[in-house]
Amino acid sequence: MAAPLPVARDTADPSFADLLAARPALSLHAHDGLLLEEVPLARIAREVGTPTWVYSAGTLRRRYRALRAALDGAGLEATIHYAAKANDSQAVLRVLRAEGAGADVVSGGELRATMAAGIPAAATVFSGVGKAPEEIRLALAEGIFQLNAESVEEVAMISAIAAGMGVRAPVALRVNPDVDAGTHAKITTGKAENKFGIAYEDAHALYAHMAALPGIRPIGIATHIGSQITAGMAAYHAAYARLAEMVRGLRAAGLPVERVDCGGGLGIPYRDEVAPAPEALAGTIKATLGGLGLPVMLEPGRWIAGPAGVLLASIVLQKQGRGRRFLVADAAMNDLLRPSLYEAWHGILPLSPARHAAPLAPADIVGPVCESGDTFARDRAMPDLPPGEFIAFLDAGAYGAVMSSTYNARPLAAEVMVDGTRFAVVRPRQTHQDLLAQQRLPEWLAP
Ligand SMILES: Cc1ncc(COP(=O)(O)O)c(C=O)c1O
Ligand SMILES: N[C@@H](CCCC[NH3+])C(=O)O
Repeated sequence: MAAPLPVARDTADPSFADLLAARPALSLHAHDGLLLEEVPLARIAREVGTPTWVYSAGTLRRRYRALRAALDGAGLEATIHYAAKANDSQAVLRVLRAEGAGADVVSGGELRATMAAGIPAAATVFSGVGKAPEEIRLALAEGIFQLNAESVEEVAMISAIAAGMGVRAPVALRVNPDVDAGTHAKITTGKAENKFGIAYEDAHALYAHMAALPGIRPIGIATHIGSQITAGMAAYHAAYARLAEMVRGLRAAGLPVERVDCGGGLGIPYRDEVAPAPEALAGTIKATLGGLGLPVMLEPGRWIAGPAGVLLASIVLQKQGRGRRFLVADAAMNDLLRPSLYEAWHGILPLSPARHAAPLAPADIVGPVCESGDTFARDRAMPDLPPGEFIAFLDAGAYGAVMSSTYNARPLAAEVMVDGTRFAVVRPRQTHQDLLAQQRLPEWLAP
């Protein structure tokens, strides 16, 4: 494979070769083009159409096992509760279930999805700042492993519901440690100004209060300081050190603490970020919470699922504007929202090997939706890509399909799972008829 030609770039983006080298499940084949595991992505694009999400079972397994090995290697007694919000596809959940994953859910819908995939409620933690009474009831009826409560009001609600059901709810208190995880403002959660968790200063008193309530069995404390954390371990260290101090205080007051939930948030390199390895996280947990002799929990989402997915798209047309070249794809912000919502950077690779060796020039890669924000990348070094050419958006396995909408009456894209040499459509593309069929009209709006 010839290296892409050097071009004057407005940014120091990684080259196609760099992007490929950092993603072990992807490779470029001289004849078949870009492969995910052993399946040519162009074959999927041709047979299933575009836009289509494609997930790699092998990557999900490899990453789950790497995390498991890091925790075991640090000598931690730890359970992994995959954050289903990152990707709640039944296919993804089943691959992870087969690896032994528990779940972290934030809604009744996610709880039903993880249970349908075979992850028992008894291995599931239910987080979230506004669990509805029927969601709390569902979780308790199914025998949830842990409810993470976030406020005095919620604690009262859970206690009343549980007492009414004649049970004691296993509740961990989500503490807001007021640390800055250095992530995008829209996805940081552990600062005092964020809506999440109970203020550190108030947590001890609330925990003591929980122990006195009829419907609550206090089982521990939890935190989650943000998502896509790449700025090293300092924020994690500060947060977990505060949790450890709190556990000591609770124990000194004679209150029972069974476990500590360390949350998720471990970042991945989308562009050229240096993301901490799971060993670093395991080491930080060991250094801060290890001395307590308690089991710990982890709620990773992105780290497991992000690198396991790509979004396939076709070029609709190349449009030469005044001084700007636009590559208009058939995927849009309704499919992959992250660039529009967080100015997130995703690698974009042509599937054709010839395009990897072609001259590059800056282009804006956009979708067809009627919003200027429907822009995936600006001034990206891209080859000439005529209509019908396929591209892949990288690292789209987490917070991709789950954040899709049908804005502009665009049906939800198909989902495909690849495993070695085989692949299967695990969610067919929605049709225009599907969109219409979901609507109901009263008689007085009949034609
Ligand atoms: C409580 C909780 N746990 C886990 C996660 C998963 O985060 P991530 O995908 O960054 O690992 C989130 C999302 O930020 C969360 O809010
Ligand atoms: N959806 C966000 C992350 C939010 C994490 C959930 N609390 C993203 O795409 O990066």
